[in-house]
Amino acid sequence: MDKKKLKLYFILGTVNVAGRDPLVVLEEALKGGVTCFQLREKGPGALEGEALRSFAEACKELCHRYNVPFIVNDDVALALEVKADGVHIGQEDGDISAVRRQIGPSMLLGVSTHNVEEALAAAETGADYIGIGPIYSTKTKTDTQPVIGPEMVRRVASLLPGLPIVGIGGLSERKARAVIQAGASGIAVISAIAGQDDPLEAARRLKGAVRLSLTGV
Ligand SMILES: Nc1nc(C(F)(F)F)ncc1COP(=O)(O)OP(=O)(O)O
Ligand SMILES: [Mg+2]
Repeated sequence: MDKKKLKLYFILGTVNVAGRDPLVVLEEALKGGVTCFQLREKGPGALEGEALRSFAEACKELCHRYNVPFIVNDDVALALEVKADGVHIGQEDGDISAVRRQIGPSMLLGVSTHNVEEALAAAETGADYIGIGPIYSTKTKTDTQPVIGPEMVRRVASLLPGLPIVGIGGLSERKARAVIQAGASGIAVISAIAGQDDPLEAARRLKGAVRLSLTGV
């Protein structure tokens, strides 16, 4: 996977937009410069069935209008059904090599990791990128592993220099630098964009913070 596509990885589900139109929030984020998008539809009131499928299609169409990869979280069947650009799975979402067999070699496969062992296993089974987190505490995902801080990114990046890494968990404009300097190619956020009054401006500022950190300024 092109590491540049991980600079600002926006993750969204209909439960994260506080009553706003999720497609409007997504387009604002795309205009603000997000470089990758993940549909993460879960929690009370999450879309299902035909409503979920057509929402996923609409998100994919929007992402492709901005030349941004469209990734589906957890739901491999949905990812295949809507011909997503990739799928993202966690440690509890099934066997990584089985998912790779299901999606084939060309679809992107992202894997959540929390320690070096999980990162090595993900790399060995052909993950195109890994998420490492939660870097900081987050209110968005209630069932996270303990907070691990940017240090884990540094350890994994030094062991697997060729594997694209994105940090996730409680990240913001102020907290982006440490993760990038530790070796991540970018940051993944939900509430830092979806929870803001102006998602476009929030995405623009986050992108700027990541860019500055990547140039080592
Ligand atoms: N969704 C995610 N996306 C990323 C990404 F790398 F894309 F930033 N990293 C980590 C997660 C967390 O994934 P998971 O552990 O399966 O929990 P959930 O399915 O609740 O998100
Ligand atoms: Mg998952």
